[in-house]
Amino acid sequence: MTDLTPSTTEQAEIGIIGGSGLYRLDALEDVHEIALPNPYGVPSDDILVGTLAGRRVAFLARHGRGHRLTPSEIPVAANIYALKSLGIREVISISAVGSLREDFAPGDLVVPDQIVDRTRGHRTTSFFGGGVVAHVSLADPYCSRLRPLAAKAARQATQAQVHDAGTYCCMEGPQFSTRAESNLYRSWGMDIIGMTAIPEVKLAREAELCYVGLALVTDYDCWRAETGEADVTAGLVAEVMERNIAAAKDTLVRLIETLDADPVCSCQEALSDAIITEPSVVPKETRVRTNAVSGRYLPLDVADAQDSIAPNSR
Ligand SMILES: CSC[C@H]1O[C@H](OP(=O)(O)O)[C@H](O)[C@@H]1O
Ligand SMILES: Nc1ncnc2[nH]cnc12
Repeated sequence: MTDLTPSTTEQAEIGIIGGSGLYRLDALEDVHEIALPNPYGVPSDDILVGTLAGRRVAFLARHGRGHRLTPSEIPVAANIYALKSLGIREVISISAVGSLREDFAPGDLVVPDQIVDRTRGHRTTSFFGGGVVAHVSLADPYCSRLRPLAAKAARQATQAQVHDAGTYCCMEGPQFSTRAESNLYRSWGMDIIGMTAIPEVKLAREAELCYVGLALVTDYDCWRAETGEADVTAGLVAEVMERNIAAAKDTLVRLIETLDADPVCSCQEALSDAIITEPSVVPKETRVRTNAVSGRYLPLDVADAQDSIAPNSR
């Protein structure tokens, strides 16, 4: 069997996941490109580790460079596992989204605080299973510490409207919504729509990473046709992203400048009371598979674990 254990001496502090329209960061300096296949698969692309605003940053193009992967094909677990293996503790995720409300206009930036999962259940949404069960809290799926910092950085970077909060509706795609679906999501009180934040946000929490989203509004989906607004198309998304990508990059730099070198956050303790399985019954191969994510709770040395690790302790 191929050994998929990630092996690199490269380390980074902050992960950036670039979505539609953001496939590389030219401002990264001293860049190393690393392939990091791991027990959860092969990431969307090689990871670019470099320096940005004085910090070691790992950049990953979510859909791969050239935009090769549909939202359903993105190997999210492999992506998050690879970033975690590099030592990162915070993830900044950039996305294009449609707006489901009048006052979130194309060109605006949203820092979502909530999410509703409308994907179809075919994506890998947990690192656990195979003899270990964990239930992390997702009550606040995005990092409450990073969100205000991101909103502040966005306000400094752009004249555009910045919304501090919003509920992201994550649909499966790759087709855009029907008008009936778009109106249904609006009636449910959702604010923005995209196809990729699930399971990223869930897996980041399981990996004890702080996760913040920077969502760039590119369109009004298809609910506003009566006003003469064009229905969303991939071309429209690409065009609006191109116009706003400089503001997103500037926001990234300003946000990174404000991040602590040694962040303390409850996201980074998310598993401390989540693993319900008695450590002594967790199979060795499961410990090995999940090691980068839960190794601090399920050390590889089973004999030690049996004797000394109480459930839910570190
Ligand atoms: C290119 S239009 C639809 C596409 O754009 C968004 O991707 P991302 O979140 O990676 O910026 C949306 O979720 C769809 O995948
Ligand atoms: N209207 C929309 N629906 C789903 N994903 C999107 N990404 C950008 N605009 C979108």
